[in-house]
Amino acid sequence: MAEARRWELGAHRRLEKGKVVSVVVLDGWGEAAPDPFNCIHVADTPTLDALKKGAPERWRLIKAHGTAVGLPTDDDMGNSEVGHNALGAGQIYAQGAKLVDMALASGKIYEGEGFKYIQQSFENGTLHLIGLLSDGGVHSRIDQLQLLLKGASEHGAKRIRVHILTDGRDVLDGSSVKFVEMLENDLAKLREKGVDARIASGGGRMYVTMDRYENDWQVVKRGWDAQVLGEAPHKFQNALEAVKKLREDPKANDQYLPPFVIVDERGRPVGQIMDGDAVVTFNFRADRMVMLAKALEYKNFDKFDRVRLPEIRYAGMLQYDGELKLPSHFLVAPPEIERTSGEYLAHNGIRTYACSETVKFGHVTFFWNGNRSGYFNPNLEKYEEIPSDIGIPFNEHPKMKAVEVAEKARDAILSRKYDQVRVNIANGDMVGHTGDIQATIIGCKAADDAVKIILDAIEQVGGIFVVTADHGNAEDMVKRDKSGKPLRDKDGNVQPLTSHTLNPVPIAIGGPGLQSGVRFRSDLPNAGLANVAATVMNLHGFEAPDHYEPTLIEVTN
Ligand SMILES: O=C(O)[C@@H](CO)OP(=O)(O)O
Ligand SMILES: [Mn+2]
Ligand SMILES: [Mn+2]
Repeated sequence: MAEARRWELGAHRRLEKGKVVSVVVLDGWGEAAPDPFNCIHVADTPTLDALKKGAPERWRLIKAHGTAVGLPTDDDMGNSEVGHNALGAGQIYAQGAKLVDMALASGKIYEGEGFKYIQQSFENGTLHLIGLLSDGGVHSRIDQLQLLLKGASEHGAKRIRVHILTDGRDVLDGSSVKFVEMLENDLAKLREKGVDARIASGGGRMYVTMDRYENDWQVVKRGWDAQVLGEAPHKFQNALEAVKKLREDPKANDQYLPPFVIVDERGRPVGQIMDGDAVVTFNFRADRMVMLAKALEYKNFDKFDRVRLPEIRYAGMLQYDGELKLPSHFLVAPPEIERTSGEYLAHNGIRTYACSETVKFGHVTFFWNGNRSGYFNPNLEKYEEIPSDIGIPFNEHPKMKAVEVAEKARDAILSRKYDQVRVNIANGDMVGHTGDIQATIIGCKAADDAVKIILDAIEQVGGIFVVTADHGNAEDMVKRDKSGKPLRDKDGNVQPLTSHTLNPVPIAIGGPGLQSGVRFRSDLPNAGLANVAATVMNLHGFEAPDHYEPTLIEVTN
């Protein structure tokens, strides 16, 4: 029973305490067969290549997608949230996507406090639904939106406005058109039933609303202006036309579409958010909705001029931050990720330093700690953020801040003030999402350079390293047919794959502090990211708690 569990960890029978352990998470770094569209393979990555030579004793693959990380099915690609949750928590939890599926299927979503709360606005107000429109399943899913639209109308919503964010990151670029068509179809059906339902505004996810970790509040402001104030540089009478027209710009893509509002024949916005309305942000994933949640919920707010703060009833699909209790109303209770390795290690005196650049900062802190902000023990932990580049797509500067993050980690290791030094290196993922193959190759090389800096520091202090990844991305950059051949259009061009993948990820251990005889077990062929936490605890000299997924290592002599 959870209550009976103690925080104190037993000493490992064979492994010593007191080694510096560096945990490096390469974001978006999966394993796939050599291929011209495998940017990790094409890039010059001597450090990672050398680690692979340690197979099978000190290098292996682990699962990073689907049910291994708590997603609904094994067709679900991995992502940073569930990946870092699993890495940090050492246990597999049913994740937001699955919890929402279950609440919708059982109808319990409509009986919960959150829905009852927003329902009070249905009589006299509009229900606004804001979120990512695709079937990517990383932040949201269109089938969940469809069910929610139907359910809300059956439970009294008379006027509904959807504020869409086009994707092109978890799904192919250009698929926004198809998803808008699907949604328009559903809304038309609702209108036939007498519900006044329309799309009210939109924009590309990376340019409108879905910033994260407070990298650039202007992104949220653009969304606010369109969604709340009904103001945007582009105005259209319907969303399909909007998306098609805006995509005509040769530089346009779904991720970065400019904001637009839908207006009536007289040019008036059809769906501003007004006093008395209800708002639901229908993404289940937190990181890219928390900033909007703050703007919608906080009375005191100085990140941008909201101009008008409507008095609304607001609920998140989930509660996005359990520590901040944000938003205070939500439709589905989030997974309660408990007893994470960070919390255990803090109780056992381990001093931790975590670092990443802004765009991944919450990954090695908030997600790692089970969607919890802040420190477990401020005397033992230090989290440091390197500001990310702002306002450019990452293919324009594919090296990102990899070296800067690695140098921080190096200094933390050499300072001997920390037992664990944990970083996320973002390039494979962030540049991979742009679909730019040349840039991704440069990004992968930069990530390899960063790992070298960290491993050199570990060498100097006699420490141990664990190098792994949270899910695939850069190792497969092209849309393929069923047999795995790149799909080409009639002009012979391939369609870049901007999304994550279903591939496994590598994990390597080593360093002078790793006792001889430590090697990966051979009896866990299906191990996944959740097995890493117990492994890391062992490397710190502790036995892992028995409710954790088993350790990947054994000591043979
Ligand atoms: O950028 C993001 O939000 C996701 C993809 O939707 O990537 P990651 O899970 O790696 O953060
Ligand atoms: Mn990631
Ligand atoms: Mn990603």
